[in-house]
Amino acid sequence: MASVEEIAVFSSRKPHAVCIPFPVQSHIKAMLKFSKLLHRKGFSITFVNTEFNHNRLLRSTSSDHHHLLSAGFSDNHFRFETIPDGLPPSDPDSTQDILSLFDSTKKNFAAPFLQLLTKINDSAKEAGGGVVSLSPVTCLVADASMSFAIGSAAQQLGIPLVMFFPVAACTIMGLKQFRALLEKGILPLKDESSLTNDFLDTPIEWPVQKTKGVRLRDLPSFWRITDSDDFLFNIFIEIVEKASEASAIVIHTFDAIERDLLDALSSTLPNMYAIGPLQLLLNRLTKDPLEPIQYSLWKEETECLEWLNTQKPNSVIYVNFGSITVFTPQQVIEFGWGLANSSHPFFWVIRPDLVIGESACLSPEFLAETKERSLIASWCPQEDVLNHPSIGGFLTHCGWNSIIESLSCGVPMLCYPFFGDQQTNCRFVCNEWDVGLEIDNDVKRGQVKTLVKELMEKEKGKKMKSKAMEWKKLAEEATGAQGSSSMNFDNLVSQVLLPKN
Ligand SMILES: O=c1ccn([C@@H]2O[C@H](COP(=O)(O)OP(=O)(O)O[C@H]3O[C@H](CO)[C@@H](O)[C@H](O)[C@H]3O)[C@@H](O)[C@H]2O)c(=O)[nH]1
Repeated sequence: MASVEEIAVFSSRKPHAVCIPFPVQSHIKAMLKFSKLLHRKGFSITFVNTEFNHNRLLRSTSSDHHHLLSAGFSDNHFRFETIPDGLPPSDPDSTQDILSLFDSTKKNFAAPFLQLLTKINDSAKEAGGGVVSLSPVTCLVADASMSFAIGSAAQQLGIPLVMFFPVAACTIMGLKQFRALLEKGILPLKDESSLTNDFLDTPIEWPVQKTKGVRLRDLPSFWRITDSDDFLFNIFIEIVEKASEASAIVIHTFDAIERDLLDALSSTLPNMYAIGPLQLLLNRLTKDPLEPIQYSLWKEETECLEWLNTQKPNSVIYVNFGSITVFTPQQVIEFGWGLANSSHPFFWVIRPDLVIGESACLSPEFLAETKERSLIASWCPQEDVLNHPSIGGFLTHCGWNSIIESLSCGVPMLCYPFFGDQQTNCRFVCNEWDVGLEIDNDVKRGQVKTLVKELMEKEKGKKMKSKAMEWKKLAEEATGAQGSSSMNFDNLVSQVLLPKN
């Protein structure tokens, strides 16, 4: 419990946003960034983690900064609270099972979350009568994937709810096509044998003329169902349909890159704000007292930056498949030899839980062959890496955060989409934004080698690099003082989040 003195630090006049991410690494990182931006606009922030993830965040953060991650109130007006996730114990350093997380957030989060809000509001009341206190909660910012748990709480308290989508607009548009596929009888599939290349190449009716040509294979992978009651398929239909009930929708993107999609979405999601790239907005803040609050649930191995300092400009291929994707040992071996045979230096992040079954699948021959021009780590400060001048390309699984970070740094990509929105992001990276080349699902070392060389040496790669630099410039403009993302953020705050009285 906070002491009266601590409570007294909070000004009762501050608006108070409670922010809750979907409990996985990438969503926590994006929501933390968004919360820091709100904080700079004068909001008190309570950031809600699951106990499991908060323990991970504490373990990966230097103990010098633990006070910033506490539930205690401080001058910073930025505090953390935790709620249980309702899941059985699992490896404390691994991403939890995604299906179980969706199931549990739907079933188990609403009650403890509402209790937490009540506790905050009660302590605000108790400390009233002249004592300056933690202000009552004035708005909720919830990950769109948490809408089931949070929507009713916002209604009960009668406060605005912002639904935060840490994905691209193209993904939201993709999810919006699911119901039509059911209605047209394309889904559910008779069986998985329907998933042939010919079938996957079927073009779909895509509502945006400028980006037409989208095929079934490019939709977020949750459509690949044989049962119309499929849990995740229905969850995603509900998420996009429920979004229109929120006071506002925030999409982590920027107008210049997805303008047509955003225009098309705005007909059904009128209170929509494209705000991103979040890191570029944060870069504009000076003297940020929250800077030491970092985002990684694994400890970052910062020594990689020293290694990158020893490499030539634009020479290194950076390889990272995010926080959820898992590989078979064979896939790792094919990527490894493809990289080795390309003769380019590479920096490869292999999470401790990346490979199914065994961890040491890289052979002594491979390590001997590449030791002069490679570095392997388990987790890194990705944005510092992407910003490093030695990085020439990024081999990615196409998670949205990785894509928007790569675009912000002007780095072209090799794409190996795995599941979820990654197929959709890959389509847009390669076919619409012209900054990527796709690796076949059945990865082979020969193709990896060819595409690495294409990206790092050939004319096509040079064109992609210059296109990536154009997107970087547009992203910087969007986050400049008069840029679209900055204006959208200001409008969100003044039109939706600040209490009207
Ligand atoms: O060594 C690393 C590896 C990753 N990251 C960060 O972790 C995040 C990874 O996010 P993302 O690229 O989106 O990948 P996933 O972790 O796989 O994210 C999940 O969530 C995303 C947002 O919904 C989806 O787009 C993805 O498909 C889904 O797998 C990024 O911010 C990275 O900067 C690091 O800081 N260090």
